[in-house]
Amino acid sequence: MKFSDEDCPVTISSPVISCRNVWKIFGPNPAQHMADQKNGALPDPAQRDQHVTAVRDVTLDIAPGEMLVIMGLSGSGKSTLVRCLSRLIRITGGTVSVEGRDIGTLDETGLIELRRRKMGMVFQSFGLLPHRTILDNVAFPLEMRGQDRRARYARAGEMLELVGLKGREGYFPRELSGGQQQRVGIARSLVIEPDIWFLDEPFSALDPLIRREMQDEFLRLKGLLNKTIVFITHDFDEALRLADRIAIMKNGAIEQCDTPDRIVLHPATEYVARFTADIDRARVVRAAGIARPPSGALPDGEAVAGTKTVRDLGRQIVTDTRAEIPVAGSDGRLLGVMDREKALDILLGGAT
Ligand SMILES: Nc1ncnc2c1ncn2[C@@H]1O[C@H](COP(=O)(O)OP(=O)(O)OP(=O)(O)O)[C@@H](O)[C@H]1O
Repeated sequence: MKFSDEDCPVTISSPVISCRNVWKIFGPNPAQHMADQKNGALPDPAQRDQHVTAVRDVTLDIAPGEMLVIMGLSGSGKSTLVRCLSRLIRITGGTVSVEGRDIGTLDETGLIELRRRKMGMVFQSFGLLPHRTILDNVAFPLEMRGQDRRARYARAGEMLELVGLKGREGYFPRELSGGQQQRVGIARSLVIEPDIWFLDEPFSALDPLIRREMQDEFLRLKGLLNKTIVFITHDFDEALRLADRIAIMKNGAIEQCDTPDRIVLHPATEYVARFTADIDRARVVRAAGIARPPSGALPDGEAVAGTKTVRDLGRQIVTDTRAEIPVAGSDGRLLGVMDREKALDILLGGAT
């Protein structure tokens, strides 16, 4: 019997963003400081104290349409990495390519084009212009692009409708709640139809209920728009709800970049294991993630959907009498079987 390899990590053949050995060092002599670190030379303490290695030798590919979530403690380099990917800052070493083009070689015009046409950004602070209506705020990037008034208002109106703010076009930012203001920020970043969308803790200033609502809204938009998304968050629940892959950073380096399933089941380092220790694995691990070939004949009876989490399947895992439960992929093909004991362990919070 041939089993599908749906649960294997993706290899990305034509990434939208590709970074190779990217470094970003702040300080008076970053190139020298990078060379010292690469050579294993210990910089003298005075030089070391003057420099911060915010991004350390990061190599990463991001697939078209992928949602990559970046996590890590405060100061681990998440925002700096995103700034390197969008060339908001110049990198100290390595290359960042967008659709195969090294963005380090772009001149000023090329850079402006890249930011105005290809990349959208949303930050934690909404950054709305207080004296402009929200329609004007959303239309602003198109004004910068020189688009005529009628066309830009029409487009901005569509974006406001998309984020559920139709009817509020004439309001000023101060007349909206935090969640609504962030919706305006999202509409403004989408108005230029970016292929790549960077979001740096966009919901962290919102209270938990609104935050949840914004995540739902975001998932809806993600489904509609099919963009490549890089999203920073401190919140594991948020990451698990949104991510195709999660990159965990420590001291500027990526410790592990993997699917949520694999991050919790196969942490690559001690640090990742500790970082993810409090996560309820049953909510993360999907049947496909623990499917393996059957030990003997394929068990009779219905298969469970590989996309369901162990938590979703909780009742069945407890009551099913089969030692191995067949698991099917989204196309109906058999992925393998789920060991019921192992699934029970995950469900009850046992070691995995
Ligand atoms: N312009 C700068 N000049 C000097 N150091 C900087 C600069 N920007 C960032 N850093 C330093 O680089 C390191 C990484 O910062 P960064 O903001 O990327 O971390 P982060 O993971 O996004 O943190 P947070 O979660 O708190 O936003 C930190 O030590 C920070 O102080």
